[in-house]
Amino acid sequence: MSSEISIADKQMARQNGIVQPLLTDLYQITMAYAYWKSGKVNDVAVFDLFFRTNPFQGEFTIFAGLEECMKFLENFHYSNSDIKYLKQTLPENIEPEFYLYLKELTCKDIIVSAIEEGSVVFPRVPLLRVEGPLIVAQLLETTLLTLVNFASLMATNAARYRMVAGKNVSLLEFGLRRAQGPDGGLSASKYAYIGGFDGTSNVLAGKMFNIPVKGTHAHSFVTSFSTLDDIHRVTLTHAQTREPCNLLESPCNLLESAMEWRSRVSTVIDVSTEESSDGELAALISYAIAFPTGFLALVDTYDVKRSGLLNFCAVALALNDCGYRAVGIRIDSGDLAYLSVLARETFEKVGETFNVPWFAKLTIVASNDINEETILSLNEQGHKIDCFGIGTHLVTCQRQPALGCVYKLVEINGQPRIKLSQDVGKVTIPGHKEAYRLFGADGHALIDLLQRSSEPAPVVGQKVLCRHPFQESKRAYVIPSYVEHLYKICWKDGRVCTAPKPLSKVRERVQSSLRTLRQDIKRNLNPTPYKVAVSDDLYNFIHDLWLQNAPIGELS
Ligand SMILES: Nc1ncnc2c1ncn2[C@@H]1O[C@H](COP(=O)(O)OP(=O)(O)OP(=O)(O)O)[C@@H](O)[C@H]1O
Ligand SMILES: O=P(O)(O)OC[C@H]1O[C@H](OP(=O)(O)OP(=O)(O)O)[C@H](O)[C@@H]1O
Ligand SMILES: O=C(O)c1cccnc1
Ligand SMILES: [Mg+2]
Repeated sequence: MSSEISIADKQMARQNGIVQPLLTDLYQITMAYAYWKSGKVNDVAVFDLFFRTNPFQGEFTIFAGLEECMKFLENFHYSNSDIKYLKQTLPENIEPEFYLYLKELTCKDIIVSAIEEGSVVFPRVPLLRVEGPLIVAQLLETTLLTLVNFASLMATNAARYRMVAGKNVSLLEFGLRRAQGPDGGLSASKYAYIGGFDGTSNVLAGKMFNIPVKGTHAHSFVTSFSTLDDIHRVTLTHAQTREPCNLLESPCNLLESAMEWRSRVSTVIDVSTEESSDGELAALISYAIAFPTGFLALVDTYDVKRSGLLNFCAVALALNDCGYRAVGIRIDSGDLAYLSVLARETFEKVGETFNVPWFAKLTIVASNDINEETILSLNEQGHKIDCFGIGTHLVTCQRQPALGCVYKLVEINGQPRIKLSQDVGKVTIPGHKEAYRLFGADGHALIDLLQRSSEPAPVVGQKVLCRHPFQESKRAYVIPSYVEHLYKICWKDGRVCTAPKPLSKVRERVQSSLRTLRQDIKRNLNPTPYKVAVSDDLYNFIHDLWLQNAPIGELS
């Protein structure tokens, strides 16, 4: 049994099992056959993976998913059952040698260069450059896109929540139940953490990715208790002495103690004990007995003001008498600004009256359909929330459900390729390119510059002409104080070239990379676009190729 578990654990640590070569679109495999039939087995291609517009009406994106891409390349091979399935599924006329060819395919001749995972990235700058045999590079398209698109969208969404919440508020991801299926839920938990969340309620994500798991309890726990008679156990051992509390002179058992405290607190906060729910009190006592060191109670089941806060304070003070500090409350409905302020005032007053100073600092968690706008609005109104639990809007990326990353051929056998479009924004930037980020003297990123790989890199202190890729008149000279070459080779000779970083490091990278962006680029409303440019050489290269490839129309 234990060896079975360890094998399962290892597989999990490697990669979610559904990421495999058949997790692709059929057309990749039919194209592979057609390439193979037309003698393109030795063709060498360069593909760029990039997006065209930042999500959420913002002006930045966080790049994520790279480590999963590397694991995919490592494991890439068609199993016997994959080949068997393809034989049954593809047309009968497919030559059997093609399946022998597929069976031998690996990514050993592929080279992947990429921007560091967790970096801020911008439209049109390739996140990944994939070079190698055309057929293999083509077969990777859909899977690489599915690994990068949602990961980057989620990490960006989470980073935006972190920005509006500020660094002093804790953010928990509660989205599994509302996510786009099990895999969407797992990915959401992972990339929410990278983007700046502090933990997740998703236990499997905690196990697989070593993310802190956190949580409170549901309304059902409260509503499952009707009266005080539903309490099964009432005693606790004292936190320090480990003696049963009911042997100490004060307090007695948690029920008696909480009942007494309820009467005392009710006069202080001017709420009648008659109005508060006994079922709720029974639930909170039972929860406190189960988790005396982690007592965080949901207080909105019946009425936050008239029942939940009073019952919570009563149980927390009873716990205090047993040497335990309660953690706090969660509010999941109603006006979260008003109720959080009310809760904080209540805790301050109760703490002061009964000389329990830490009471004023109890944690207030808020949840219930929270999104960026809600947090901004709560900030404006003034609130006393220490922690947001966020599910639906975060994990479904409700405000924008997809990032439009694409994978385009930019070179074949050393020849540049361009994809033309009526929509200029969709014209691809041809050729094998490098990307540089140029920084100003104050440490802020000024511009991302794409160049042909044959060009020398920009040099600190030397003027570079940066051009808009499609608008001739938009140009600027930039004298960089620092130049960052954005690509590192991360896959070559069948191996990952850079050691994978722990998620916590990628998470730190997100914040340090965001700090290099000017505030106006990050602001929520109408942010300033960050500039992405091409060198003069690349500009001329694009436009020459464009002219060569655009047919000349005839008017009659
Ligand atoms: N002070 C506030 N300012 C802005 N938005 C708020 C504030 N308080 C709560 N909200 C948001 O308003 C919405 C309230 O939703 P809704 O009316 O469905 O909840 P409710 O009636 O309070 O709770 P429930 O239906 O779960 O009992 C939620 O999205 C919540 O996050
Ligand atoms: O609101 P979200 O951002 O999605 O966060 C997760 C929600 O999940 C739970 O609700 P539950 O499933 O108990 O249902 P409810 O919302 O109807 O209370 C919890 O109480 C939160 O409200
Ligand atoms: O732990 C919680 O409070 C929680 C977890 C998932 C969804 N809603 C709340
Ligand atoms: Mg809810």
